[in-house]
Amino acid sequence: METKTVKYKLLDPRAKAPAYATAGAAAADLCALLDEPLTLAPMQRALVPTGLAIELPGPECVALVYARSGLSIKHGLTMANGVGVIDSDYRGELRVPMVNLGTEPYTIAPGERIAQLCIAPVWQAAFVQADALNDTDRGAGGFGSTGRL
Ligand SMILES: O=c1ccn([C@H]2C[C@H](O)[C@@H](COP(=O)(O)OP(=O)(O)OP(=O)(O)O)O2)c(=O)[nH]1
Repeated sequence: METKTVKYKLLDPRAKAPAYATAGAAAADLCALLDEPLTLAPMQRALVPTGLAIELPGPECVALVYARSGLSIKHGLTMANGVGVIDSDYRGELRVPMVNLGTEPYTIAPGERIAQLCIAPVWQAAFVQADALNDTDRGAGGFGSTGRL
């Protein structure tokens, strides 16, 4: 397995280092850095700090922050931005925009695992303007055009 070295800094002594829960995990857990429990009412949003900053090795790497499926399916707690994109030149604190899409308030405990961090390869494209694009069988068909919706 190829690994990439990702430096991290704990911005607070209570912050937790990113950790893979199992040997085959694709993403490392991110934990909430909170002074006290944080209750989100239904549809309420909050930017939850982690106390963690990272240094990706270069622009060929991106860190993607994903929701935890258990929290979302059991409590409706998910990420307000869908997926967080951590740029390779970002050195600030990782923060998780959360939203409670459930019908009940949900209380995030200090130190609770709230999201997961996936390190992935990425390209910066050379965007080239063109008058015509290569044709394909699909063409402009999308949004259920293959009849599977
Ligand atoms: O869930 C997230 C998403 C982003 N970030 C940090 C890292 C990222 O590199 C930076 C900027 O994120 P993004 O580009 O998504 O934000 P923006 O709203 O487009 O602001 P900016 O103008 O700073 O790019 O914020 C997080 O900590 N958590």
